[in-house]
Amino acid sequence: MMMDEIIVNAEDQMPSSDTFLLVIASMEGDTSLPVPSVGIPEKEPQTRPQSLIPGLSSPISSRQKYFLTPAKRKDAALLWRLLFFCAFLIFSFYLCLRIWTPHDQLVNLDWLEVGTVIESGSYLMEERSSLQLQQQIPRRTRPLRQQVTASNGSPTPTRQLPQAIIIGVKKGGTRALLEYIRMHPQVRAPGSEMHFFDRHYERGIDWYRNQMPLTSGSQITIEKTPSYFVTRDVPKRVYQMDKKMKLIIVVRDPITRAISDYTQARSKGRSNRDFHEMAFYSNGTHRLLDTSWGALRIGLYSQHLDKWLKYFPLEQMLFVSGEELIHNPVGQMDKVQEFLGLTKLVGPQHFFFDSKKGFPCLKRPDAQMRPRCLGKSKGRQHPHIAPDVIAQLRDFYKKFNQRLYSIVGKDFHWM
Ligand SMILES: Nc1ncnc2c1ncn2[C@@H]1O[C@H](COP(=O)(O)OS(=O)(=O)O)[C@@H](OP(=O)(O)O)[C@H]1O
Repeated sequence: MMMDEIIVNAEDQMPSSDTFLLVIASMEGDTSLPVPSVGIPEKEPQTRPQSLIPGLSSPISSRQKYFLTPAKRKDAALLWRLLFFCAFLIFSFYLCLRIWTPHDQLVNLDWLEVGTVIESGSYLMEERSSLQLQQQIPRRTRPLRQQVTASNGSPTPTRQLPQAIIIGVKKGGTRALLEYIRMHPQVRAPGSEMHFFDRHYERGIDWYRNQMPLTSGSQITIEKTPSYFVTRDVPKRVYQMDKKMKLIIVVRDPITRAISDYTQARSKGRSNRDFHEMAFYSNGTHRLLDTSWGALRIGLYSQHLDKWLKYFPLEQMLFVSGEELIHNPVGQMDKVQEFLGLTKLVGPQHFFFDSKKGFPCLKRPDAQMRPRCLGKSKGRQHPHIAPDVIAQLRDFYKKFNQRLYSIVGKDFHWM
């Protein structure tokens, strides 16, 4: 019988996929394909294929009938193994979550929360280190839970609006401060900047709350977005949300801050002009400062502060020295913890000075955890700025700095 006959025969008898496979296999000369029973006269069900395709003489088992070619069978087996392996991985991951997550966090741990658990890439590690820190709280001071002003007091983890915000200043050392305070077992913070009050305000307060990590019991939530300090509408918006909000401002010599800002812009390819070209313009006879340049304008701290003081009293603000944060992180952390009403648990044992980086880095309470320095974008090498440029900037900032000192009641020694 010829190929055409096979096709005609098969079509007469309700073609099946087996029939087509057979046809294709015949065309390709594949003799390994099991012969289908479709289209074979009932009286001699097992013999017909022998005459059709040489080499296919063995009777067709029901197993052969329904399964694919050996090559395809191999693929299918591989796929099954892969599926099984994935299922195993997912199950192991879930098991690890349940083992490593602190008990009080387990209450609400479902698959929807897994995304949150992974946020910032280090939730579990931080929770564990937090727990270890918590165990260091002397029994005497355990009622600490009541000391934290805005705790939700609930054993079930929930997302809370922040009770404190690091509002600035950009390039002041805000990331370092946030990472330091996050070592505290009672502090939770989102890893990235929220920009709610300046960029995403229209998304609403529920969106903002949903960005926050889960907090339980006595934990407080903190976020940091340094652009808040200099954005016009932000003080009012924060006030409308919570007039008791605690505000933390890391201030740094405005000249170093401007250079740091400029260095960042250059490293991101946002500027290819020299610092002095950005900072000055000429009116023909004199070199004047271009105060419309953001890098300089942000450093007018007292002016920005005035806008905040319209809504918040000074007592609700803490000014952290960016310089001291580098040279004496423990001293600054003492102040921050006191300001937040937290027991002083973040202390000298958590810091070491990394001479290669030139900045303090964090030691983890768990000896197995690697010490952690901030990333490469923090602590960049600054370009050399000519002394006359520095002198002119110094002169410019002098009165603004003095005003800041008198408002805050602290000399930051920038002059
Ligand atoms: N421990 C530690 N490690 C690294 N860097 C440290 C640290 N403490 C403070 N700083 C200083 O922080 C500067 C960056 O400030 P910010 O984190 O506020 O920058 S940003 O506004 O979030 O971009 C950064 O500025 P640059 O030195 O210009 O990179 C640092 O000087």
